[in-house]
Amino acid sequence: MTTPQTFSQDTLKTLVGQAALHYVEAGGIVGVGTGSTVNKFIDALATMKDRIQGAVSSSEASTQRLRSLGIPVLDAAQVSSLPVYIDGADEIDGKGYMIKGGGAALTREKIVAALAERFVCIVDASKQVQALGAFPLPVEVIPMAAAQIARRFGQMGGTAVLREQGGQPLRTDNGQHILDVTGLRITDPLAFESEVNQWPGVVTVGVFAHQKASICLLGTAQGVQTIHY
Ligand SMILES: O=C[C@H](O)[C@H](O)[C@H](O)COP(=O)(O)O
Repeated sequence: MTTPQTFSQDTLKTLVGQAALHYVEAGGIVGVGTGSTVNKFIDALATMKDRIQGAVSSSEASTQRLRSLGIPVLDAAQVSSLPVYIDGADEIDGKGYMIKGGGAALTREKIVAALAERFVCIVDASKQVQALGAFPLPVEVIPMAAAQIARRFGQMGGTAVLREQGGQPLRTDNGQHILDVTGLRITDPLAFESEVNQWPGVVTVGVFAHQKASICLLGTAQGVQTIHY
């Protein structure tokens, strides 16, 4: 019997970040997400920077980290498809549906993920859930629509709060605002994503069901588990 080891959450992030290198094609371009787990992947990617063409990035923060490590960053508009997109998540369920956007990068993440043939999600085991919705759902909105959209979530039984940074409404890389919505029961992620996407002023909803994970690299006490969906 294998005795489970005690890994810190930070170590689990490092392990899944390193494991994701396996999915990066030599000579290719890789889609890169955003967040503390992806930062571990970017650090690992630097070890093979001479064997890839470069990366398409999902945020200013990831772009800065990639460039600081000497990894070329290509514009998403220059790329028609990517073999793989590697990103973290705030929650992932048993079908590979996710909540994302805790780091406010959800819109560009969805855009880059949509270019990719495969979405490899890298998370520690704390992100694995039975059903989405315990994590406050991030929704990027056009500022003038924020109050209207918050009322719509209220009608669904949710509570939407405008995300702040330094006492001011947070501005995303796209110059928009984020609502964080609690109290939702997301029983049908595909239908929920489609519905909220249609509301005027919604830029991106942080449910990733249409761009779900193909593979999850899950950091656990037993090591990295690979889950295919
Ligand atoms: O906007 C941020 C992203 O969706 C992140 O991938 C997500 O919040 C997970 O981040 P972390 O790896 O820091 O938990």
